[in-house]
Amino acid sequence: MTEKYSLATTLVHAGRNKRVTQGSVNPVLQRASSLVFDNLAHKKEATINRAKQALFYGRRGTLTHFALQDLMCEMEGGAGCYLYPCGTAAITNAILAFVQTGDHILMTGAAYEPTQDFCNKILSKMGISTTFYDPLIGKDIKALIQPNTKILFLESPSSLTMEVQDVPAMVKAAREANPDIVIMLDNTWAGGILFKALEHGVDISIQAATKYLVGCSDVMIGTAVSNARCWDQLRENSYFMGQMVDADTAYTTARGIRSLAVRFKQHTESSIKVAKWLAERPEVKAVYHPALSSCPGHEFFKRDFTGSAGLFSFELHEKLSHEKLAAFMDHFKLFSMAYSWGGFESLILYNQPEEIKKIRPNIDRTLTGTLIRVHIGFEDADELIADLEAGFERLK
Ligand SMILES: Cc1ncc(COP(=O)(O)O)c(CNNC(=O)CNC(=O)c2ccccc2[N+](=O)[O-])c1O
Repeated sequence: MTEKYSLATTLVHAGRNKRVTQGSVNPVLQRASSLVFDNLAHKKEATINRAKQALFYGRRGTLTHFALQDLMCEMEGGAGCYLYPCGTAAITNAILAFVQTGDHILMTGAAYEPTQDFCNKILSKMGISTTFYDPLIGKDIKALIQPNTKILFLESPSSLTMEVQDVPAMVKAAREANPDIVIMLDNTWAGGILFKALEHGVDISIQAATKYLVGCSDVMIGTAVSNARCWDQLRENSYFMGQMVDADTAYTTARGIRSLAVRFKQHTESSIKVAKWLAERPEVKAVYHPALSSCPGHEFFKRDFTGSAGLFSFELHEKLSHEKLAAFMDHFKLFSMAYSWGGFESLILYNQPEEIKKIRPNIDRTLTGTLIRVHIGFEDADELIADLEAGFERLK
């Protein structure tokens, strides 16, 4: 696509040029390790263009991968998109592409737990230091930038406690301190569309496409969409690390993205309805849904986001005993207890205050009650509310 269309039209038409579809509506499913060269001239041309969507070797991608990469770049406004076997691989390899021993990175202290583990257990072994910052630090991030700081990593909203970061202010402050710093954002909650990271000056927008892009909880994949400044380094370092996905995963992910905007409309409507109902419940101390004023950083959500996902959390007044937790969690009819989120189904998980504190020692906002995280899927919102109401009844 060359013209600049709306998001709705882009999600239907991007990544469907004749080369990748061969006349079908969807891209062809081209499974390959070997890709055959017609002659020496063809092999030479493919080698020269192996990083520019030439059919060269399975690890560089096939027409199916190119279709997804084009779709991602049009959707997020990037120069290139790298595909990884999961979101965690996208995060870790994006970071690894820009650091070496002796460097320092800034990481939000409310990041997804395995992201923090990577910093503490892998980067530290490589002599790369991490400062975990408060996600609501805003422009004061400038004071944490050291001469050897190579990356500012954001995740907004945060995992579990949902803080929305003031990305424009942080980007401005970081660039003033070090124009060459690489700014990355875990943009999974926004699906790359509810928050346009690259338009706000972020260099690399990362997603656990496992969640909303796939939308059916049956495929694991990660994406990193980069601007032109960082694309060559991200692509070649990720390739050196052997990062790739198979053609079937790429095909299924592109297929999921076609309905992304429509699905988000339903997630927005249902999750806000459920969140507003929870806010009125006597058992609930606070609801951390970015669209509600009770969520830290809500003002930035209102300013920078164009809609809401289905994932949010709420804190109870009470820290539930194990028995009460089991009584609450074990008998839902519509909510399932499972890791991950972003599919059509509704999910529920919990964390106790001490568990949250343990994984974010650098943040002084302390929870006192049990934190319940829900993903609101496409079930009827009133029936989801009735299921939650029955859960509260089990606590009496
Ligand atoms: C914001 C964000 N960013 C990246 C990833 C990783 O994606 P992947 O699962 O495709 O690797 C995720 C994965 N999300 N998964 C969950 O929230 C469910 N919990 C976990 O996966 C999990 C698993 C083991 C240990 C700790 C956690 N955790 O969430 O803290 C994410 O939420």
